[in-house]
Amino acid sequence: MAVYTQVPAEALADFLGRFDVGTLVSVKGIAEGVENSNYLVDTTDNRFILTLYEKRVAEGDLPFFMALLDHLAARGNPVPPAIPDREGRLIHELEGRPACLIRFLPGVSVTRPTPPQARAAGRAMAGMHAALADFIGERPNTLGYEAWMPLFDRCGSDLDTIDPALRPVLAAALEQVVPRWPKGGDQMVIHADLFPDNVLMRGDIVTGLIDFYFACTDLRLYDLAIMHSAWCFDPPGNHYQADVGQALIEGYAERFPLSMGERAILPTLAMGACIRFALTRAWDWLNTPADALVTRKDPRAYTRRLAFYANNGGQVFL
Ligand SMILES: Nc1ncnc2c1ncn2[C@@H]1O[C@H](COP(=O)(O)OP(=O)(O)OP(=O)(O)O)[C@@H](O)[C@H]1O
Ligand SMILES: N[C@@H](CCO)C(=O)O
Repeated sequence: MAVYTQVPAEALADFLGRFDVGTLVSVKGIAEGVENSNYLVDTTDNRFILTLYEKRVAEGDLPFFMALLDHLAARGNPVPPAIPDREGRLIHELEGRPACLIRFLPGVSVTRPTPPQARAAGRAMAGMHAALADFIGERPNTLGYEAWMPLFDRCGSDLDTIDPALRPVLAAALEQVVPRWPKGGDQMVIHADLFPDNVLMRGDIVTGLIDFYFACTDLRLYDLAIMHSAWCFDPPGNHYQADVGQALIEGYAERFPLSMGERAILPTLAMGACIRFALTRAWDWLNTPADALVTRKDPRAYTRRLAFYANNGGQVFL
């Protein structure tokens, strides 16, 4: 998360007055993340996360996200539902932005996952997929494979200001991956951003799955490919951690065994994940407001992963 919209203490105290959550004790902006504005809020009763939805989250999608969190929480998944106000409303407006008060979950996100942590996280994703089998909501993936080329074009030659190698590398990958993207397949609602920073853990136990604001209808295995690309490399993307990768896949496959056909498409899906995150990181790099409390993420960490999957994808998922 990040802080793009400042919330004065008086406005927050008024806002909390709509809920049965006690009164404001303290509030702190959370610097992690890049998408929405987030605050850690302590009241006389409890601790909460206050999220103000920014740029990429459409207000009209919020009911879908809230229904998704309720569905998962009701089936025992460790996700944080939004807190209703006294009139039962979940979605509010604060400082001109859509806003929700969200249950705080314990745990910390790991930056260098160990194999046992990756195994537990793979299991947690499988548990989430199993629980979503009967979820009836749908949301198209606005950052799916059809959106990549237009986003690449919108970044245009500005990409060269980040690194002159970015444009040719991404152009070649788009040409390779987009025509091969599997059409149809096992589609369902997926998380689509289950990075280590969106999984809270205590030791090797998963205590929270958070940040569902990219959740969408897409290939189930694309969710696993996104997770693999995010969990199984050192943060700069220079080194693949084979033991972490193996544990992640095994943890997931306990519930959803992978067929040979599925293993064969995973390299393409993983390359697609790398294109998606390299492009959105590049776009954000070029368009982040100078005054936002946010740490920009390097798109090249994803072109390095892309090169790895292009060269080794076949072996990694066998
Ligand atoms: N429900 C929660 N309980 C506890 N901590 C939370 C909760 N939601 C968010 N956080 C904390 O806030 C941080 C940022 O949250 P989050 O990843 O949702 O932000 P974002 O801007 O959407 O980020 P991203 O760049 O991953 O899309 C998390 O790393 C976590 O520490
Ligand atoms: N998890 C993403 C941010 C959300 O698009 C990244 O690290 O680039």
